[in-house]
Amino acid sequence: MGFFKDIKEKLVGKSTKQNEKYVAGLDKSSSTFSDRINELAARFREINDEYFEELENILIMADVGVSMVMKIVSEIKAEVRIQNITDPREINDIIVDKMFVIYANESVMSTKINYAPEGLTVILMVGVNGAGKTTTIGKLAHRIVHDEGKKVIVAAGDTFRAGAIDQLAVWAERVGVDIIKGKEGGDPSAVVFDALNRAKETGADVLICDTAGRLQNKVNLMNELEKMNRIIKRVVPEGPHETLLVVDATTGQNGVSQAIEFSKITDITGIVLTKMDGTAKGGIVLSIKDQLNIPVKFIGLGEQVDDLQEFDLEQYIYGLCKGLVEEV
Ligand SMILES: Nc1nc2c(ncn2[C@@H]2O[C@H](COP(=O)(O)OP(=O)(O)OP(=O)(O)O)[C@@H](O)[C@H]2O)c(=O)[nH]1
Repeated sequence: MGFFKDIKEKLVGKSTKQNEKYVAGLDKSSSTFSDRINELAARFREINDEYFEELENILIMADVGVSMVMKIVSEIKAEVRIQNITDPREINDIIVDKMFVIYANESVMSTKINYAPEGLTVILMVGVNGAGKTTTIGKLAHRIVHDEGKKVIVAAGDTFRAGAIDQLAVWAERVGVDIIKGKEGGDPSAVVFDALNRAKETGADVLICDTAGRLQNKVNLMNELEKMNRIIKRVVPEGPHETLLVVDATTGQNGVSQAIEFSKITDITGIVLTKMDGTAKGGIVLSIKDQLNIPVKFIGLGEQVDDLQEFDLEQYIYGLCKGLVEEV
């Protein structure tokens, strides 16, 4: 089996900072998921229909999403038949392999930020309140400044939620970037317009714009995002280069439904899954891929400034299935 062996060779026992973040951040998901599968293997003498039903339940409980679970399990069944495996203890590598192959093979998706080839890159951040948008903007600004050496400005475009502007200002100070803000209750597009001009004047490379997350009021949200898009295009015709949707991973299938709603309102180019460290149901990444086919570009694995990591499929599957990989 290709992938399973590959990640074992690549990642087991090798410690990089990113690897450690993934392993620590996905620990809750991994122990629950791997324990359940290992416990299942211990209960069944041989693989049969009942075994597969329970395997389906474990995957569904991990928030993989029903249709993705059906695909994965039917591929596992086929592989088990081909290899003539009857002992459940020998199935772990096939489970890991199929999860990876189905995710990776359906289409290759870039997880990199789509930077403008030259001039200003504009990133719009959307998502419901509480998803962790403000924190994510802070962490993302930090990444872009420190890892890529770019000059970043943030725009406090969430003028709706009380406290959002001040909270973003605290983050801006912490990571050492300029912030453009207006008054609470003011016009978010005006803030973005000022920020675009400031970014141009000061030769900034990246502008990250916060937005309000009123999904309850779809018409308002749609109008607001349309207006923001128009204003951005007036100053930077190819912008926004990214519209990143922030989703709280702990909300599971609700988060997936939210993502579907947002993708009807505006073009989402990537997803940031926050609080992955706080959930035991890390399978949400697979569910998003299946139901939206939008790339997960970053995942939040903790509250520290460097806990926002680029999404890496190998590290993710390894982090999630660590207990299975190491068992063998
Ligand atoms: N453990 C953990 N906590 C996170 C992560 N991302 C955000 N948080 C926390 O989630 C809480 C909410 O995040 P905020 O950025 O403040 O989000 P908010 O202000 O409620 O709402 P919005 O900015 O509108 O999304 C904060 O306590 C963050 O520290 C993460 O990846 N892991």
